[in-house]
Amino acid sequence: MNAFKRFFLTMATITSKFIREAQKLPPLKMFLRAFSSAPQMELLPIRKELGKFEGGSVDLEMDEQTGIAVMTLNNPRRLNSMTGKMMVDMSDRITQLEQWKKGKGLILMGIGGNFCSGGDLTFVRKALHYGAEMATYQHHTLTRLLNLPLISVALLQGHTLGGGAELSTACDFRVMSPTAKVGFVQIKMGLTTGWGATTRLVHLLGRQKALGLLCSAKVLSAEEAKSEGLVDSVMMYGLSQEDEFTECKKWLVSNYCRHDSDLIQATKSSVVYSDLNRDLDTSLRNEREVFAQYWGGPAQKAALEANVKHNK
Ligand SMILES: C[C@@H](C(=O)O)C(=O)SCCNC(=O)CCNC(=O)[C@H](O)C(C)(C)COP(=O)(O)OP(=O)(O)OC[C@H]1O[C@@H](n2cnc3c(N)ncnc32)[C@H](O)[C@@H]1OP(=O)(O)O
Repeated sequence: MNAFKRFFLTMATITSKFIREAQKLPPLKMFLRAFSSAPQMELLPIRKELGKFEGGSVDLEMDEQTGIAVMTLNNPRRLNSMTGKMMVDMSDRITQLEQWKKGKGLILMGIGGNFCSGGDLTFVRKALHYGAEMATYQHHTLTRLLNLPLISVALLQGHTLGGGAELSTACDFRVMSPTAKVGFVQIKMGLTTGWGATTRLVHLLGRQKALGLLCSAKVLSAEEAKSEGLVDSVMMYGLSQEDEFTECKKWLVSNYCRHDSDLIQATKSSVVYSDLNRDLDTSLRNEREVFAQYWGGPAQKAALEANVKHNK
């Protein structure tokens, strides 16, 4: 056998071994689906109990044309603070979004110019025996929100306090109205975070900033929130609530949702997978698997044909 043939055979063996290895991996989407829905059964009794605390709703609009969904907290008389029923609603809306194949982005906002002023204190007062269960339910729901295969942004207008601030950290990004306020005021309410924000803040900002925000309970202006790194963009002054929504949507679409929904979902899912594992080998193996699905596919071929230049 000549050297060329030997080289060719060695490469073929390595390649087929790589493919066999790759085929043994659990499919990424199956893994994420299993993660997102596995403990649902255990949560059914909590869901039933929370559903009894009526008031407000969480609504969802999904635009098939643009691939952008808007999830709205709707309890305006109480500044969109969350009741038990709203927690159940939110979980159901997230189930809808988990199944949305054509989706690209999600805006989470409150109706009437406020994001969310935390737990609805009327509900909180009636549910004082139910903290551990509520936190379990909210952890599950907000982890699913964070892990949606969509690019999510919270639009912070008016008040974002306590549980509302926690909720905002379960989105990928935060855009804030210049006159809005945000604060992790739990410590002032005799609480630590119940909806997972400590974990997410440490991850997002590092332990020192997280500790500072949580222990000071400081209510931050938009500029302060931006300089802490909590907020990604502050809108210009003088816009109406509706115009702020339009600007937020433009920000999301022009920055992160211009490309194909399949690729956006694959990219977000890979980021989530990597984050869940925090294990370089597993993460890289997964990255290869996703990469291999697209290499040589129609999108790559179209880009090659279009002779895309990245300096224009
Ligand atoms: C569950 C826990 C957790 O993290 O686990 C938490 O969320 S701790 C954080 C819980 N959230 C809070 O503690 C916020 C408490 N609320 C406030 O600090 C204040 O309302 C502000 C949010 C600063 C807004 O003051 P502002 O003077 O602009 O309006 P306001 O006080 O007249 O509020 C308008 C109406 O909304 C109600 N309202 C506001 N926030 C509420 C809440 N979280 N639960 C139930 N009702 C609430 C007020 O009682 C009032 O109803 P009436 O017109 O009927 O009087």
